Amino acid sequence: FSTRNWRSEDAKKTLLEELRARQQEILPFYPTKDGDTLSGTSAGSDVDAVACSQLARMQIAALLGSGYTKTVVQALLPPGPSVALKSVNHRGSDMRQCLEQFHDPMGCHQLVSFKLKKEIILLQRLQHPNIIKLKGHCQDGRTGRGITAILEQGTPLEMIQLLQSPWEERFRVCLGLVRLLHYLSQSPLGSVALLDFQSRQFVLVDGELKLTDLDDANVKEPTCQSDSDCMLQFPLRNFSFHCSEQRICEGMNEMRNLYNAYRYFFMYLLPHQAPPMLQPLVKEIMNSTGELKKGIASTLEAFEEILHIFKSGHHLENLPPLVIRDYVAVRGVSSVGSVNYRCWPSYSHQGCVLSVHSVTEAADICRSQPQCSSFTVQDQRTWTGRLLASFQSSFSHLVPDVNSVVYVRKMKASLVQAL
Ligand SMILES: Nc1ncnc2c1ncn2[C@@H]1O[C@H](COP(=O)(O)OP(=O)(O)OP(=O)(O)O)[C@@H](O)[C@H]1O
Repeated sequence: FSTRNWRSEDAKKTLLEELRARQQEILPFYPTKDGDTLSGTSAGSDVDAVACSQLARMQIAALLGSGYTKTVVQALLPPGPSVALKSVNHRGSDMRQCLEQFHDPMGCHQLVSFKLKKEIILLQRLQHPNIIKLKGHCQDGRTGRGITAILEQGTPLEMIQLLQSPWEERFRVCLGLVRLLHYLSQSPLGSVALLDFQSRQFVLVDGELKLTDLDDANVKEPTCQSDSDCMLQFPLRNFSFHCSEQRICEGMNEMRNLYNAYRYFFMYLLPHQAPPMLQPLVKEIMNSTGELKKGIASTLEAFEEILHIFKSGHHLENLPPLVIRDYVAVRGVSSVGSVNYRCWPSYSHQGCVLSVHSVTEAADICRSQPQCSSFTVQDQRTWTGRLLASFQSSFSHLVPDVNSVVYVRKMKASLVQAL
């Protein structure tokens, strides 16, 4: 470390102690015994891997986000997809606080870098579809400065935007989170708790939730002397756990994650506009997670059951089967350009685009909307395999399209023949 800026021997000692503590903290995550420094690598034989030598040729295109510790930028490396580069945020609170205390830029850089190192190691050890993919990492070996993680790029998870999206997409985010928490509860490193659990720790990649901020992950269950040490405290609720013979608060990491998932995600995203027949199952999940009556394994089962029913369309068995008789199918055309009306929450801001299990469900929706006189079933599908249907109030602009079918309400159908 630079000795230039040492204000006192005490400060020097404290910073050294801090550095050692951070080093100790990450040592257990290394797969091998020699938990030395991270050397620059790409992600093994992975086809998505990006080598450090490619870093210099990358073009920084945009700032994707920054937090207390790290900054993330978008980097272009044609012809491949753009990637996210994560490095130490020199203007972040972590760095500022360290500089105020120790006045040593290089020492502070090293100290803050440990958080990114920890994250890189955890990303190497914890691999799951709902954890951001590490494509490579680089470090200037000479100085130990300039550590960079090369990650798949996502978009920040905007809660307000999600609240306005269809239930199917909101359910997807919650399901992804539950699958992730189930994995973390029995990960190769043990049960992992996410201490900082807010929407900004996650990004979306093609609609799928992915954890990107792992520096506050805790891989050890809390230790205890008695049950009274095993209290999970939240602003509005407390939960107590058992102190095991091994003197650990058993299952507390898992339950901490689950309750956080309930209060930051399920509460806002899950119940609102759930399909009527699925509401009792959703309510059960809300009750069991809000009261921590069940663990993550049972919660995952409940989510997968909802997914299964939703995909199979079993929740629509009460639909009037003959409702489709009120419509005439006009094949090979699309009503793009017809007068659309808006509905909420729609897959398109321009009109009323909803996902449906079948043409019968689309017909039932059209029947329930006074403005609807026709609907077009496209060949596009959502992540669950449901069809996208676009609902219109007029069908005056039919254009040839082999991939779609327009269904026109019968009382209006005679007009179509005239077109
Ligand atoms: N792979 C990624 N793709 C796109 N944006 C990302 C990616 N990873 C992180 N971000 C954005 O960058 C921000 C900062 O990243 P990160 O959360 O890792 O930093 P941090 O300093 O630990 O943040 P915090 O202060 O919230 O703990 C995130 O909130 C997120 O919006």
